[in-house]
Parts: sequence; structure tokens; C-alpha cells
Amino acid sequence: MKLITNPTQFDVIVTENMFGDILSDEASVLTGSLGMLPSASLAENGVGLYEPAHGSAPDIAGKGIANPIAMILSAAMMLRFSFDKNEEAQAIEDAVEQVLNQDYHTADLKSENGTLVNTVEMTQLIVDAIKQG
Ligand SMILES: NC(=O)C1=CN([C@@H]2O[C@H](COP(=O)(O)OP(=O)(O)OC[C@H]3O[C@@H](n4cnc5c(N)ncnc54)[C@H](O)[C@@H]3O)[C@@H](O)[C@H]2O)C=CC1
Ligand SMILES: CC(C)CC(=O)C(=O)O
Repeated sequence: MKLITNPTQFDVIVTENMFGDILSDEASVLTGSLGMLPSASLAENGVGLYEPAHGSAPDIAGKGIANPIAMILSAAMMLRFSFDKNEEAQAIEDAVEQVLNQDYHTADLKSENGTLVNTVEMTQLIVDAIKQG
């Protein structure tokens, strides 16, 4: 309950895999959408598994409306934590922030006056922002 009512009191939660899976799904909704959350499973030696926190979203498969940001930010985490490429990771994260601040959003994110874009369009906006960096 406290994870939803007062999430900022938590920094690190140490738990078993099953509870971690459930709690991270619950907490993800606080950010507005599962489609926003990258994740990493890290080993001490720098090897990592990077993936969006969400699953394969079968209910929207093929519709072109999935939010690609969790996947893109997972790649940024991979660059930072496994390949020590901080600058490149930051460039991706800055590009994502820039596009969101310009009020582009996929259907899972609500915005009063923003511009609704599909998966490919959101990805291209972020790629363009990285190139303009
Ligand atoms: N980390 C992992 O490997 C995970 C894998 N899964 C697997 O994925 C499959 C589907 O599981 P679900 O319970 O349906 O969870 P899910 O995360 O795939 O979908 C839950 C809800 O969030 C939405 N959603 C997820 N990603 C989104 C995105 N990028 N943009 C917009 N909306 C998005 C879906 O449309 C759906 O309504 C199952 O096979 C499950 O085991 C589920 C969660 C995590
Ligand atoms: C247990 C995993 C394989 C997938 C997952 O995180 C999930 O289905 O919620």
C-alpha cells in the first residue's frame, strides 16, 4: 500500500523475484505508463540484462501504438552500465526528455494539448533529437 500512497519513501526494495515482479508492475503505473520504464538486471561483473519493465503487450500488438520509450531507455542503461558509455546514454536520455517536453506522446500517455504520435513516429522523433544533439 505504501508503495502507492507514499512511493518516495522507498529507494531500494530488496525482495524475492516474484514479489519484485509484482511490486515493480504496480509502481510503474505511478509514472503514468508501463511504457515509460526501462529496467536492468545487473551482475557484479558488469554483465546485465536490459529490457522494458513491461511485457509483450499482446492486446495492442500490430496496432503501432506501443510506447517505445521503455525500450529505448533500456538501451541507454545498457550503454551506461555494461559498456561505460555515459555520454551516449545521456544523449539518448536527453533526447527522450526533449521530445516529451515538446509534448509528443503515444496513446498510453495523456496530454491535454500535446501531439499524439504512433510507435514509429515517436521513435523517429527521438532518433532525430539524438542526431541534432
Ligand atoms: N519483463 C518481462 O519479461 C515481462 C513479460 N511479460 C509477459 O508479457 C506477456 C503479456 O503480459 P501482460 O500481463 O499483458 O503485461 P504487459 O506489460 O505486456 O501489458 C500490460 C498492459 O500494459 C500495456 N503496455 C505494455 N507495454 C506498453 C507499451 N510499451 N506501450 C503502451 N502500452 C503498453 C499493454 O497494452 C497492457 O494493457 C505475458 O507473456 C507476460 O508473461 C509481462 C510483464 C513483464
Ligand atoms: C516472469 C517473467 C518471465 C515475465 C514477467 O515479468 C511477467 O509475466 O510478469
